[in-house]
Amino acid sequence: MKYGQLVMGPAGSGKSTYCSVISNHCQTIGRQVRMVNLDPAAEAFNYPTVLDVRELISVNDVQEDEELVLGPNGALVFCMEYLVKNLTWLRDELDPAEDDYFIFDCPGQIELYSHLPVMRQIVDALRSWDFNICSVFLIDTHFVLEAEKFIAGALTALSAMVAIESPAVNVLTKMDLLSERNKQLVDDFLETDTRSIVEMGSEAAQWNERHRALTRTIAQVLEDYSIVKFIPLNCEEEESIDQLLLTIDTTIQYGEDLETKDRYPDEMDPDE
Ligand SMILES: Nc1nc2c(ncn2[C@@H]2O[C@H](COP(=O)(O)OP(=O)(O)OP(=O)(O)O)[C@@H](O)[C@H]2O)c(=O)[nH]1
Repeated sequence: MKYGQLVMGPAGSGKSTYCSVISNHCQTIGRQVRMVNLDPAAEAFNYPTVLDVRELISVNDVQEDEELVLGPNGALVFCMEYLVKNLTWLRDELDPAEDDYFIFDCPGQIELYSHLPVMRQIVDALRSWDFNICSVFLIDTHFVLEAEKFIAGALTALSAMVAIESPAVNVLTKMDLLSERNKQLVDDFLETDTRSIVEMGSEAAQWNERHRALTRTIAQVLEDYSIVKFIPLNCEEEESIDQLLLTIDTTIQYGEDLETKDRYPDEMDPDE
């Protein structure tokens, strides 16, 4: 098998920063990951790539095309659809070998993860090339600091999970920026069942009966199926990065057939 993380999430949620953090972390522990930029609108990022979709097509190219007359959003969708029409380019350029591990930095347009089919088509193609794929869906923690926003964040992640239909790890980013009080609040949310979170929000904000009933029902569904879990990520803490990477590795079954020395080279006794 080959392995891959597709790093998704709304604009500004921290996808490129996450890729850079994981790339640095893996370099430090001597683990090989291959970084791929799949964002045709990317302007700058801070990690070395083995492949960049802008070599095929970029939003700038499309916007400069006088026949197309597309704005930034339309141009991005055009680029992703063009990529899907040229998936053989992606396969040939990736040229994946057995046990290779890729991290794909994806664009931030949320419609790519809800109703447009392109991300799903890319996932399906990767699967057909023997990739074990996991969506790593990032949400800025600042957007889930109240009960109803937390539920909305869970629904956003859920809509991506339904649309993409791949194993998913949902991540709360920018934890390092939170005050102690807000860190505690996020910890409380993560440890509490979704229904109780709704009750907390309902009391604090005095929701009307209709709103309360709707949110309770949504919370009950999330709770009953236990479908959306979040993992907090503090990029300043190695332990937090390690923990997340381990969860993702387990999700895509990476390392089950690898020797420990290949997966955690730094953990090995040099005399062994
Ligand atoms: N302190 C801190 N800042 C972060 C973190 N993640 C992202 N940021 C900042 O948030 C902003 C957006 O981060 P990006 O990594 O560019 O987000 P993105 O999701 O790739 O954005 P798009 O490509 O526009 O979709 C930048 O200013 C980052 O420096 C984090 O974990 N901690």
